Amino acid sequence: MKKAEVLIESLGYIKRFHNKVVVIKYGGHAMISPELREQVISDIVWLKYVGMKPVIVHGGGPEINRLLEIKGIDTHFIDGLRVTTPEIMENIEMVLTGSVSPALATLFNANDVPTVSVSGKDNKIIEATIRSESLGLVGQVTQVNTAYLNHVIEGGFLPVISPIAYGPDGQSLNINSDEAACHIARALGAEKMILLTDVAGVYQDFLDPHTLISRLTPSSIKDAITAGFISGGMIPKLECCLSALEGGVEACHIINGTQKHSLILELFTKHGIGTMITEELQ
Ligand SMILES: Nc1ncnc2c1ncn2[C@@H]1O[C@H](COP(=O)(O)OP(=O)(O)O)[C@@H](O)[C@H]1O
Ligand SMILES: CC(=O)N[C@@H](CCC(=O)OP(=O)(O)O)C(=O)O
Repeated sequence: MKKAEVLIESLGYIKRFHNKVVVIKYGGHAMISPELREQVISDIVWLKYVGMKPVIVHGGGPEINRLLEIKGIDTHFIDGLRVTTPEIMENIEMVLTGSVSPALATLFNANDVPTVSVSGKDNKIIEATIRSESLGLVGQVTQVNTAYLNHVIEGGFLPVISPIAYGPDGQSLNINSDEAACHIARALGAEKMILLTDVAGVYQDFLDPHTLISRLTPSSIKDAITAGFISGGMIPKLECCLSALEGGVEACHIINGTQKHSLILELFTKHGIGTMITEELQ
């Protein structure tokens, strides 16, 4: 009976999300082990087979760090963004577009989900300008061109996109993957944007695991940032969510990609498992 109840509970959500675009940012920390990857992939395969239209924007920060370390190339971040020299950019493309993207696509294809991996630079999917001189080849997104992506999605394929942009002179620019996901979600008119990370969601007090906040609105986010409850990498993540909501995305979710089946638990159960952010409390 329990199993039947779970399936019945999910039916309302399956109907609601049928044919809807869901942009999933799959970050580096949630993809470090093959077991973790398999489990996230199987949830996304499930979403696809119940009729949703997932779009994957992936990260790969830890993988980039590993390659740079092997090559003895120093790397550092300013406000969460990697200072990107031409040499580092070359290595980033090698890791993200050359390795992570096709490896994810292979896993989906192995699960009978027809998948294409593309660089955000291909077909000028993501266009950007240089963000600041001090960051080097880091892009600030100016436009997302959806024609190709819509073609892929409507053709029934799953796009896996690496966060690289086409710069003003045709050069490759490095984009933070949360930011890339946000701009793609806005441009595609996505129903949802889901950020998979390595914490359960947003905590009132990050040091107290009992304080996970399951629902947030833009005004409560601004209050929490002002009050100093939120810091580090969570601030730009929430700013991306605010921007996605402003751009018409119905709901953003921050969930733990390292927790088994967090994606389907968040989307297809009443209470979810992470933090959901919407314009009004739901
Ligand atoms: N209130 C908070 N709730 C949750 N995480 C927080 C909070 N304040 C700061 N953080 C930090 O934000 C981090 C998530 O951002 P980040 O490390 O950039 O994630 P990712 O690498 O997955 O993109 C958490 O691991 C945590 O250290
Ligand atoms: C500008 C910038 O910092 N870009 C990121 C792109 C990869 C990324 O965002 O990966 P995660 O999601 O795994 O962190 C970087 O170079 O690491």
